[in-house]
Amino acid sequence: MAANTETAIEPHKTFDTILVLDFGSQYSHLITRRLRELNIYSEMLPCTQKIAELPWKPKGVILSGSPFSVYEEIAPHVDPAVFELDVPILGICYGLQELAWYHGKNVLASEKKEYGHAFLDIHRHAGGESHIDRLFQGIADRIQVWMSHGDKLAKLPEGFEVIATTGSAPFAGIAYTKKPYFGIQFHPEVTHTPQGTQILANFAVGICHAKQEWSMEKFVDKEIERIRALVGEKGQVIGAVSGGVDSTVAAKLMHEAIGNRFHAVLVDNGVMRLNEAQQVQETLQKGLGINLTVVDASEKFLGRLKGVTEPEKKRKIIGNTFIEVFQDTAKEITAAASGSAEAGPIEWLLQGTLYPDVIESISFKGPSATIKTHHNVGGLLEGMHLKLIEPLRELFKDEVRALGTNLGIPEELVWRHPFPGPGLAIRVLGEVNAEQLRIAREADVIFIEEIRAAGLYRKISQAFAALLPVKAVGVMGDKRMHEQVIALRAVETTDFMTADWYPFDGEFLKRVSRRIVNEVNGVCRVLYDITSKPPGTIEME
Ligand SMILES: Nc1ncnc2c1ncn2[C@@H]1O[C@H](COP(=O)(O)OP(=O)(O)OP(=O)(O)O)[C@@H](O)[C@H]1O
Ligand SMILES: O=c1[nH]c(=O)c2[nH+]cn([C@@H]3O[C@H](COP(=O)(O)O)[C@@H](O)[C@H]3O)c2[nH]1
Ligand SMILES: NC(=O)CC[C@H](N)C(=O)O
Ligand SMILES: [Mg+2]
Repeated sequence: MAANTETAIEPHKTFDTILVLDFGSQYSHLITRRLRELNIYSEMLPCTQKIAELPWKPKGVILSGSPFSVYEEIAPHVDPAVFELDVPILGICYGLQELAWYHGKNVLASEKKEYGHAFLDIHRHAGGESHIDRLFQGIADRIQVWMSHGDKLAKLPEGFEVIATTGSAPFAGIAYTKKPYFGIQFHPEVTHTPQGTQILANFAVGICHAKQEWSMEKFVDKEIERIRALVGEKGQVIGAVSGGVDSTVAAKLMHEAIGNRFHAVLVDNGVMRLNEAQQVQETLQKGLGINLTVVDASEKFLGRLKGVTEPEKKRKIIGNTFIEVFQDTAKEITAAASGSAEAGPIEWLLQGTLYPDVIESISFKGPSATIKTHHNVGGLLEGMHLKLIEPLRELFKDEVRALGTNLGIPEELVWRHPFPGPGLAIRVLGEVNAEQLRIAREADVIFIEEIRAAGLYRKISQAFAALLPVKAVGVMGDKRMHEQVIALRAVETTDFMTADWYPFDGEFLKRVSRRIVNEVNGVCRVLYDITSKPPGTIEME
């Protein structure tokens, strides 16, 4: 890639940080989530991280679960230097086994595998005064936990004490008497362990003494300071914005940091929703004071989409045209903006990359899998020689929303459903043209209007109307009709990886269907998509 990535004072250098070392468990990132919910900053790194190469010092380290068994030849192991860091360590599941492996290698496959709920009995020592009891401080003597393991400790490692047991796991919790090292066989990070967050808090706050200072208010101040230091007094930044929450929050933050030295570009690709380009312009420019250039490239996009019906081809055309238009605009802005007394050349490109993208690219996939690099519009950079600035790269989506609220971005924008870059082109199935776009736009407005009126917008994660490339027969005013079909889609999801269709009541669907057929010329039928993801995807193309 042509770009350099940013460096400068990052959150782990300004906030007390708990390091999660990921051994490939599907729950590793949840440990980070739970700690952030406790206002403790946490970062996840792959278990292969060399401690000597870590440019900051964590307040504590958590070793995650893993699909591997510690005794396997190919099993990943933590850099032993972690034990020289002189900070508390908590091993979860594989992490516990890894602690035991380091302290005597007594781990083997169990005859009894343990998946699902179990009851954990807490063992207290010296009247609960010993340091080894701090992990379960304030927790009831018997709690419900969630297990998922097939290996066990053959015996207690030397210097350790048992701090918890279950019916089938005599070493469900262990602690080292000489140092604050703890291991638990169950998963505190999943919601099936109701007191799990309290246990993580006991570790991070009670044992590691991490300050609970991570909040979006504090993040804003530090991030603005960081951006200013990074960009310098004259540096300029350019960024693509869509009106979606991620790019808007990133743009607002940039604007707060460097004012008009930030240049936002919105590309009207002709497949946005009804009046969307104008609305976004109004919100960003007038409402939020962001320096925005709107490029109307709709003719170029629609010209290239003419006659194309293959979904992947549509996406490619839009993606490539987008890069072309963005680059041309960037050059124009650069030429116009560079070299003035107050502002230097444009050196930076803003991107709205979020933490899940980062996690996806760094999470430990095992020795055979190549580690993916994240997919955020890298193509924009080719030949542009811009450095990347990604102010949201440490944040989860709900944190981005909290940050947006904190920056004074209106509620309805902060809670906007995501809208895909290829826009209505992938919601008009088959060929995209002005007439098909009109139908899709008008139907979509009615559907979303009714969802809002019913107070369901925030409950639903994403909703839209799609236009099917077929005609059906109907009868309107005693006349035979042969017209098009609208498919409605509404889903509930937390991560957009899996999703369930939303169970509207019949009256609601009746109302939407009646309005669309009556108000949108060219439509004689309305269907509701009742396919979950998988096997369906959220978008229809
Ligand atoms: N029409 C557009 N004009 C300019 N940039 C765009 C446009 N559409 C997408 N982008 C860029 O592509 C990025 C990825 O889009 P994506 O939809 O994932 O994020 P978003 O629109 O910021 O937020 P959300 O996921 O809530 O829609 C955006 O952050 C923005 O930088
Ligand atoms: O910016 C985007 N560019 C795209 O090409 C794209 N395709 C799907 N999506 C959005 O991703 C989420 C999952 O969608 P799918 O289930 O259809 O894959 C949903 O939120 C989709 O709207 C896209 N967003
Ligand atoms: N969830 C885990 O970390 C499992 C660890 C190990 N693979 C076991 O089965 O015991
Ligand atoms: Mg979007």
